[in-house]
Amino acid sequence: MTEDIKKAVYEPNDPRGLDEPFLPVSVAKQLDLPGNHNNSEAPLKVSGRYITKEYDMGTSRNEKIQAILNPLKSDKEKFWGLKGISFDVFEGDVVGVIGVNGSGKSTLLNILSGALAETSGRLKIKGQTSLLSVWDGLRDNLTGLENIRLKSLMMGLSNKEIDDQIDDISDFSELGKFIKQPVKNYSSGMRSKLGFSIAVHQDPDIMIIDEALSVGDQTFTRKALNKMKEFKAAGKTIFFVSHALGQIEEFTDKTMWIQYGELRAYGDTETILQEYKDWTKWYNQLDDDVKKSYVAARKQAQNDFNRQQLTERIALDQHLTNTEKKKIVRDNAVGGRLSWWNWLLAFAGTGILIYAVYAYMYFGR
Ligand SMILES: Nc1ncnc2c1ncn2[C@@H]1O[C@H](COP(=O)(O)OP(=O)(O)OP(=O)(O)O)[C@@H](O)[C@H]1O
Repeated sequence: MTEDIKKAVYEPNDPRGLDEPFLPVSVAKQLDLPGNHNNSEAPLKVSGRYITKEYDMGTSRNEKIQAILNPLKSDKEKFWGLKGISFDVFEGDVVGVIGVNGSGKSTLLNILSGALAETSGRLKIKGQTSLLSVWDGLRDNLTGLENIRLKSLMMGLSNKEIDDQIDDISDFSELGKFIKQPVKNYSSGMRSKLGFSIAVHQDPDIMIIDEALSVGDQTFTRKALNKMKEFKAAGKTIFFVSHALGQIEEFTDKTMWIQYGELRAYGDTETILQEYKDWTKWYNQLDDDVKKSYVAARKQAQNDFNRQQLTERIALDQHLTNTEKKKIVRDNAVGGRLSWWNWLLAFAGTGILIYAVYAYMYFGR
């Protein structure tokens, strides 16, 4: 990127400027972002420190084999969907998650729900989470009713409990006769209705809602928002991803703004929405080629990101003890949650297995 474009894309009200795209927790605290403080003295429900997600971009067979043979040293192209996100969420918080397409919102929510493993970082969740996403969680070949049973069983409900509430779930979904049809025949709005109805009847501690309300019709969305308000009144913790800023404003108290794999801002919804709107306005007035360069530079930074950069940032964090820092850094260094011992055991186990197969083939007949 040339210096001219660099200057042009220097963002307004951004204390970090273009060359400091990462906001470590320590800086967030110095900036006094309200989302980092527990105003209500409520117990901590979800705590994330330097959560990363590294995606493999290589898809050729050679690249896959190389990665399996040498997982610590692969030349495969990487893409960091999350570059070390830190946040605290307290009981009863209703947290909106906003950001442009591809910024990492679904990645974060899938990690929170357990549907996706983080690459590294420290994540503590107190309670049972339930992910509601239009795009997964439902089995295409099963009918709506069968999906209700399956998901309820997976959540630990007994057959009696399922029988007691299956009609309520079905009624709430407003799917009528379609409830007996395979889900593969559903529109995205119908999937959303079914998924939402199942999730709200499971009464989870922590609800994670990923764009599920953006595809339904308006009357259902209103009904769903009212249901969520009941959850909010009951003190549940809710994460709510939406591109509909009106819904975020109406329903959430705090908002996380995720931008190209980073937590750009986290605080009270009113403040963060205003910052996001200011940024969007600023971005929209850029020339097309400057927009392209801006996005390309940030995507490139997601390609180029590495564990060393993360380690340097963790070292600067004044809010972690040395022991905590060491633990997070050690996890990063070996690629995710696996420690050196885990890797060693995995290799030893594989070696013994291969030896046993060979021994059987040559001596066992
Ligand atoms: N399995 C994958 N392999 C490689 N890259 C991926 C994978 N899943 C997501 N990504 C990339 O990670 C980034 C974050 O994706 P994610 O779906 O979390 O974004 P998002 O903020 O939810 O986007 P949207 O608003 O469009 O739903 C994107 O650039 C995406 O292309």
